[in-house]
Amino acid sequence: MDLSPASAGAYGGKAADAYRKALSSAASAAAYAMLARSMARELLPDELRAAVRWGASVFRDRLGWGAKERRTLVVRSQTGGGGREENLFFDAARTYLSSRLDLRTMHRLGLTLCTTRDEGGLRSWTKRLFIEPGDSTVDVFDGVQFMWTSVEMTKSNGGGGGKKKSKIGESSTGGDREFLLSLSFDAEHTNMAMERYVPFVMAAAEETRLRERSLQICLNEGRSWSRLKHHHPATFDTLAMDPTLKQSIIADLDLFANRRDHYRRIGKAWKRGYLLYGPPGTGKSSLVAAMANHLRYDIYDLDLNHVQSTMLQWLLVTMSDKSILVIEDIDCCCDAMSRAVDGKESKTPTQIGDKDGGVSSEILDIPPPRARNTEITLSGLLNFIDGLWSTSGEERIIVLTTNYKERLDPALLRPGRMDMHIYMGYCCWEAFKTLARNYFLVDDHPLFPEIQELLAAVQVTPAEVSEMLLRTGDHDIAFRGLMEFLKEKNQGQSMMQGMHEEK
Ligand SMILES: Nc1ncnc2c1ncn2[C@@H]1O[C@H](COP(=O)(O)OP(=O)(O)OP(=O)(O)O)[C@@H](O)[C@H]1O
Repeated sequence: MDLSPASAGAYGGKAADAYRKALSSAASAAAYAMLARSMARELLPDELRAAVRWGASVFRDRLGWGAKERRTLVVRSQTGGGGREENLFFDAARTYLSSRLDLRTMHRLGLTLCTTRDEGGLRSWTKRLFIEPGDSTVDVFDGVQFMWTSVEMTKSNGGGGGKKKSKIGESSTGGDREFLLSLSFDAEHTNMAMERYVPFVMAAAEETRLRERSLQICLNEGRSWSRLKHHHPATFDTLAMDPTLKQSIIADLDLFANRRDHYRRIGKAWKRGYLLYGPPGTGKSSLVAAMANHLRYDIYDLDLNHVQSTMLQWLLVTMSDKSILVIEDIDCCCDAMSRAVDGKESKTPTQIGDKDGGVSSEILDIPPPRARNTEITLSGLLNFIDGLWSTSGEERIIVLTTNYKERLDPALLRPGRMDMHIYMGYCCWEAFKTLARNYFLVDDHPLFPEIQELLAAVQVTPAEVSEMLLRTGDHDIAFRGLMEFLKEKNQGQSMMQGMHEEK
């Protein structure tokens, strides 16, 4: 090899020339590409450009061109072959993308407004964003880019009633068009796409669907459930109760709802039981509504007084997943009460009155009101709940309510049966502040110190306080009225207390 300076100079000159030529051809190639791209942008309709882009990506993938090998999944709106069924993944992908699309980062988006009617005939609106045919968006999942492109295809009839052919990008004035989505990603992520991304999109879409749909309250009617739209506005924000207890309930619900794998791993049915107890009007039903609104679960309000045991089984197994089964006043519903009647310490509301001279229903051998449903026994109910109900569905909550926890059969109270026992008590100061905020958007008032003092002394339910606050739209008048009411109640309760002590 000649390494002299002269020959090195000559060699360097040739190399520089070659480099310059290469640069200028690369520059002109890039310029041509840019020109072609801008001409295409000017001349070709969006739909055709997207189809070309999509076709090119499929072609490139087939030939293995490009820096990285790519894969493309084509998601049609309907299933192929002879059948013409809706493709569930197409719907899921559109729903998922709708929640991800952002007009601040995309030049244009499609917008639709759909109206749906529930079984009660009530109408609700749903807004959907979607990628217009010809546009793409990139979704990043676990650091991997997934490119979604929307494509519109026009189908032309192949004639003779045969199979339809599809012509991508053909301009169409309506009728026989099909929209599809293409999902492309680097080939090295194929497993992740199929095993994790696709299920993730399905699950996220399902979550959106559940969030957007209206909740239902189902009431048992014979062997079936009649469904109504559930509109109860109670939420944990509006619920007046001890803030620490409230937070612990929310945390418990969230933990439960996110523990599918945990329940599978430990081999336990994915269910949770709450026993709500406390005086009437302290918010037990409101808490159930707040739970349903928080988790977006339907409520199944089971009235055991209208159920026979043969029906009970059917009713329980026909409940949907992600739902709350509520049995109110469980002490009055089945033989829990009749067993309690046998025990000396347990009294029905009538019997409490009887203590002061009335005639006991025990003596007359008359069943207390609503006490006996001869068909349903507590053990039968618990067996159904622990057995069939637990295994016939997932993500279910059971809530039992009672005003008299002390009357419940120990079988209901034993550990493991109801996971959380929640006492809904009289209106405390924190609870009152929530109600004042709910009703008047007020956080402070000159009468508050006096009201706080009275609440510490008086047993008043949140329902009673709510009732006082609801009487007027003027918060000064409402707080004054409440104060007078609390003073009167305080006097009454002190008098009763005195009489009780004298006895
Ligand atoms: N803790 C609370 N927070 C907010 N509002 C409440 C609360 N408790 C009661 N209320 C008000 O009182 C009304 C009745 O309350 P709710 O039906 O929830 O009480 P409950 O304890 O279920 O009564 P019952 O034992 O008689 O069924 C509610 O509609 C609501 O307006």
